[in-house]
Amino acid sequence: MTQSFLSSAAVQAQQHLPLSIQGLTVRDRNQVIIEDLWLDLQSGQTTALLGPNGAGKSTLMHALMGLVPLSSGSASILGHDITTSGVQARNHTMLISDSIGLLEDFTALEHFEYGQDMRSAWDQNQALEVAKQFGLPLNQPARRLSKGQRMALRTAFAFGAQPELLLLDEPTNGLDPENRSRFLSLMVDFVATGGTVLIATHVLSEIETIADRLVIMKRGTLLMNAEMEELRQHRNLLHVNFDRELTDAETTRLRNVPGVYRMGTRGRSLTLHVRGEVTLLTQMIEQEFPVQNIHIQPLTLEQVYVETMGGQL
Ligand SMILES: Nc1ncnc2c1ncn2[C@@H]1O[C@H](COP(=O)(O)OP(=O)(O)OP(=O)(O)O)[C@@H](O)[C@H]1O
Repeated sequence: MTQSFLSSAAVQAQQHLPLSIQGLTVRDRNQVIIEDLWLDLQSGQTTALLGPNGAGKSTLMHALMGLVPLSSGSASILGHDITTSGVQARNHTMLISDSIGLLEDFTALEHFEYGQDMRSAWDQNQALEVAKQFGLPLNQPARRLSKGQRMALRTAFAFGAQPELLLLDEPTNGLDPENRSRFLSLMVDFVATGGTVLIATHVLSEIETIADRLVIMKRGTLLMNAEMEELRQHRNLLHVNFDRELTDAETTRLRNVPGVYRMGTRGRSLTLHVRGEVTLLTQMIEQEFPVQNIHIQPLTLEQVYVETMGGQL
């Protein structure tokens, strides 16, 4: 009895996640573009979606918006299946991407009027406020807007629609540094009020401080899905200076310490890449080796990314 109650509660919780992706697969003829992808997003979080060109990030977002058919698997947005209840699912979702077309003869204001007709939950003040923040001309047809202004229009439109889930595909493309920073502040405020963001970007510095979760894709599959906090605490570089050069035996001993997965040496200095708890390891090194000083440095997002992709820094 208890068991069945718990499992139905778990199913209900799953159904109301802002986004739940289960085994999503997209094929184009014989080519697999996304393969068996599983991912849950939590409300009030920003998830960074990273991966090399052609990894499948845009295809994933297009699939979630119903622009690309799923070959198998499923996904739901706030409990609405994107295939069988697509309209309800996308009522809560907006995609900001330069792949999303504009009504080229319509001005920003006319786009907003269109939004008012299309969306029952449209918030005109919000659309106008975001447009104002970006300095967007309201009365020029979209075809006469610059690349950055077009992105600002998509952003203002997306916020007018009052989404609960924002899918962002390189959303700061074309924005100048000030508008880039405004865009990121908007994201932070959106998430702080319970919104959920999935952002694909190659600009790691943009998301280093705002992402709660990091997801890395390569060739259509997930390579990593981790909390940023966990990465910060559990992926560190230890820079150690010794009183003298270590012997080969000492170096080998350090290399084999549990948690150390890479090591670089230069004279009396050594850099250890450490996964997991770092305090006990530091104490052990201080006790057993002729240490002058140790400096602990969390891996940057770029270092985590490059390591995950199998590269060297
Ligand atoms: N319209 C399309 N028709 C056929 N294949 C496509 C189409 N769009 C993308 N692809 C293929 O799907 C794969 C994934 O492309 P996608 O654009 O999703 O990658 P991405 O991770 O967003 O890359 P980028 O970082 O360059 O934006 C690539 O192999 C690409 O060639």
